[in-house]
Amino acid sequence: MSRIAILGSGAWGTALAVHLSQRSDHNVVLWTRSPAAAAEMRQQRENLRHLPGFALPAALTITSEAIEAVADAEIVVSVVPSEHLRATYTHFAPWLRKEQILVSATKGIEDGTLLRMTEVIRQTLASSALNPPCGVLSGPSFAQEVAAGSPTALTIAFVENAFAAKIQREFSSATLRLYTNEDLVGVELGGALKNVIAIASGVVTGLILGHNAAAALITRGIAEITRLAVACGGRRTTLAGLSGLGDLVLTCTGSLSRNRLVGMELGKGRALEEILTGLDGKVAEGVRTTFAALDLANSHGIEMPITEQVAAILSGRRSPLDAMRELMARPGKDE
Ligand SMILES: NC(=O)C1=CN([C@@H]2O[C@H](COP(=O)(O)OP(=O)(O)OC[C@H]3O[C@@H](n4cnc5c(N)ncnc54)[C@H](O)[C@@H]3O)[C@@H](O)[C@H]2O)C=CC1
Ligand SMILES: O=C(CO)COP(=O)(O)O
Repeated sequence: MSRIAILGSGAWGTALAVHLSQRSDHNVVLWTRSPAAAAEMRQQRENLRHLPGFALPAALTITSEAIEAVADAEIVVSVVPSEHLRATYTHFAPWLRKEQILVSATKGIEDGTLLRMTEVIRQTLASSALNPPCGVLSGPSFAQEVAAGSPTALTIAFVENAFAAKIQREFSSATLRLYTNEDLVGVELGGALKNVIAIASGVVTGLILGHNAAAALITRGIAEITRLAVACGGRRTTLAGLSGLGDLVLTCTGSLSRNRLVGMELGKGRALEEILTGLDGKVAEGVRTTFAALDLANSHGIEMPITEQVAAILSGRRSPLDAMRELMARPGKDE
């Protein structure tokens, strides 16, 4: 019996918990910050706030106690929004052990430090002299579809392939297929940066600019995020995989994407604050990642024209239509 802890009960953490607790050889615990939310989920056997419509299997344990969540866990999966990742691991550090395998399923880049999520985890745990294996789970996966058992393929990356192979065995099912990878940089940056392009794709849709524009944006988007990932040490082939092109296509075209929704509403002329309020606590990571990605690109001397325009729209410096015109008016380039 493998004991797995999921830290974070948003849509994705809950969907992973639903999926993993369907395997009879797993004992899964879902941790949520708030005791009231834990009590409600235990009583209703449903996460009404973040993943309504999906029953939480009877075998799934729900807790708000850090010690109950991780004390006996062999695998710990963190799925909190990127802005809360450091605080979450600071909170959990006293109960974590160096033998545990950590998996990050958060998609983002930390503000200010510009660190990837596994780097934030390592840095946070270093002060407790903990250095457990830490990998990343990423790829095209709307939470609702994974919870519904729709076929999904993901990437699991660890520097040491043996850990990736273990998570591949533990997480795979008839509806979830995992591919291993050793390129943490490429997998993490692919998952984080696609959210920025998804916002731009939403803008194109909101402005009703047509299918040609949407295809151009996805294609030039993958070129741009690959440039940055490669400059940071990622592999080009990784960005052509599930946690690059795969997740980019899903998020740029799928109606379930929150990042695309933010872009669409911006394109229709709504104000960012109003859009984010309307998300009602659901995270659209691309908003923060846009500015972190630009800082990272500047530090590596990388040009990111789409990301620059998304930043200009988000900060209110340029209208969505002017931003798209600027992209078209750039000097001619080789492909
Ligand atoms: N929703 C999806 O389909 C997918 C989401 N992800 C990623 O998973 C991560 C989490 O997103 P979702 O599960 O969608 O969340 P969500 O948008 O459904 O819910 C937000 C979550 O943030 C939590 N939260 C709010 N304040 C917090 C704090 N101070 N400390 C800790 N947690 C706090 C809430 O309790 C809630 O669990 C993000 O990085 C997202 O990009 C990755 C793949 C799929
Ligand atoms: O990362 C995701 C799917 O792989 C979810 O995308 P959104 O955060 O835009 O909804």
